[in-house]
Amino acid sequence: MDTIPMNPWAFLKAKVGASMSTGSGPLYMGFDLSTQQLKGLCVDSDLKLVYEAKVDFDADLQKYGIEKGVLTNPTEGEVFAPPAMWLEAVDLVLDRLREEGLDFSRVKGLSGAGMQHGTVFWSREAEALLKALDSKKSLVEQLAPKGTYVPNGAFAHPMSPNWQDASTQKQCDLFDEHLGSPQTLANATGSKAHHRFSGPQILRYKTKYPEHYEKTSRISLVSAFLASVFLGKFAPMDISDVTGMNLWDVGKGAFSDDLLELAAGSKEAARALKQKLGHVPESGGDSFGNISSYFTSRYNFPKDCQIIPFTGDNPSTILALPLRPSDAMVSLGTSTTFLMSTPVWKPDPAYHFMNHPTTAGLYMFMLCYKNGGLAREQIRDQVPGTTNKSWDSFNSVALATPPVSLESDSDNMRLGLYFPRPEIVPNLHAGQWRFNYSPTTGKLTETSSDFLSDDARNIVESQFLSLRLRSTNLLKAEQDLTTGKTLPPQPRRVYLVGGGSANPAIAQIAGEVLGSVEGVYKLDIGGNACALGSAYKSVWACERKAGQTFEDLIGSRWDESQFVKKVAEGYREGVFEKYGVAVEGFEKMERVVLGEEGEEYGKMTGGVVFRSAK
Ligand SMILES: Nc1ncnc2c1ncn2[C@@H]1O[C@H](COP(=O)(O)OP(=O)(O)O)[C@@H](O)[C@H]1O
Ligand SMILES: O=C(CO)[C@@H](O)[C@H](O)COP(=O)(O)O
Repeated sequence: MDTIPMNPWAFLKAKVGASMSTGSGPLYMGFDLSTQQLKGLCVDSDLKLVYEAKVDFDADLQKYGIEKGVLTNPTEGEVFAPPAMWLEAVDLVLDRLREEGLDFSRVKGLSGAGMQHGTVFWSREAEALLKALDSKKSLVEQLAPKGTYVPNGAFAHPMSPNWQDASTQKQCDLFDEHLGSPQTLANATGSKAHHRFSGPQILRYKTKYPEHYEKTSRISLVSAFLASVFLGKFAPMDISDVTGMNLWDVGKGAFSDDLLELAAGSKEAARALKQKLGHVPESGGDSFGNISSYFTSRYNFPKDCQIIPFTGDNPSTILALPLRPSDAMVSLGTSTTFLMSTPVWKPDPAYHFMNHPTTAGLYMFMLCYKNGGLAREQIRDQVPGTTNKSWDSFNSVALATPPVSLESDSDNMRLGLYFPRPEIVPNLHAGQWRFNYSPTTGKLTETSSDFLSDDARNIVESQFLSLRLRSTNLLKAEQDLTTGKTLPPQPRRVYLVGGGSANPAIAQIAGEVLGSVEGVYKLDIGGNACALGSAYKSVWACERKAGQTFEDLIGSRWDESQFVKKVAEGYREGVFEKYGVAVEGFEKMERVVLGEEGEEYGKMTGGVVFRSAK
């Protein structure tokens, strides 16, 4: 296990230093515009990481008044961020890459990812401004000259609703009802209605800011926003990211006229909205064209550097390795997301199905939790001995605590829900709950939710128990590689990515709860799977032979021994089964909490079908 360096970026610089100043072959860039950072990196044709830099919004751009990358309006459940800040981050991250020694003239292709569901509202002047950028001035001073206070420059609205926003319950109810039920909406679009999805967000924006909506010439997802900046004109939305909107009919491969009408208010307004959303190309790999002259003049990118479709952060993450249908990825970023690539289209209101970003006929299965990294940090900071945001005390306590705090078989399991922010899975307001669960009688007893050091282990278990509960239906029985014995349904491998993947205690608990026949792995090629996935997409788009799939090209250049590292064991007989019993208690606990909160059951569970209604 690597020790975690004080400054992982300095570590990385040292690690890749040898290849940084040498070489003249083509390079490919990937970006990740996520909640808290903009990361940019470069790989060569052999998929090796050669340069990497990041801008941390809280540390570098505090002047925007953000905390953990966002602004909030708690009375209305709003969470949003200023696109002006992201523009400033683009120039900053490129400056940092140049300081690292990157010769931009070698960059032949560039792609990226944006946090999913966020929408950017461009003004009528936007495209002209994008086309006329002066390389001697910064992006922000040209596109948002008056900062973030009023609609100005390229923006009809100064803020972009963030994926953590919870202000659209009313709009979600309308979306869930519009095609009949949450299930019919999921059948059409891959998901039931979600607060953060662009359809409900656009409906609310149009109602709350009618004048801004009127002035909006184009609505981009965050990914297409970033692509537009590099392209110097509006870039289309991506075929995978568009399935995170509650507006795209996956079967028809087109925007749903019914849902556009709901979001826009009338048939005529729906036609106008469709124009604002733009055309969505079928392929995720066909270049949008050459990079804007702003970047050729200011950074010396070659004129023919290709802009490859930018996608969502989660679709991009699954491109960071040749993921098999039986493998699972868990992204431990600000959000926790569970991702699988699958040929089976099996939509359900309990989770998301999205188009695969590169390969027609494949889909991405996803679960997404709002209470991921920040909820774990909150517990970490209460663990005695924690200083300077170090995870050491948290990890020692987590590993010293037995699974679900069960000291003996006659004891009670300690289960909890840790939601400092309103949660998506299940749809529940912020709160903390703790229960004792008797595995022998099946009885649940609520206990105090005051902090106990057991919470260090229990919060990680809680997050992984929820993933296990909701992903079991997609998994199949596996064979033990050494004994040939048939094992219960579980992933073949679990890959951990995102900031939390550096944590060995979390990796161990992930393996214990989720199982996995081959064990738990993390990418050993740098901190950012999402930006890496985008860089690999650029390599594929620019270097593929006619008809060559992403999986084929990346699989043929993939160096397993250098790129991934086993970080924990997976399936352990006895422990996995113990967590199987805990899943039953966890399922009951959610029902109790959702019931007690007095909301209509189906709505509060997000339509989750609990398999064993005990
Ligand atoms: N060693 C660690 N152990 C656990 N969590 C960590 C560790 N290092 C970073 N993190 C978590 O990673 C999160 C950031 O992950 P990252 O993938 O960079 O976020 P995002 O893409 O959402 O901006 C932080 O909220 C932090 O809690
Ligand atoms: O809403 C989702 C996915 O549905 C989130 O995963 C966002 O896409 C942001 O992710 P991170 O900032 O945690 O990377």
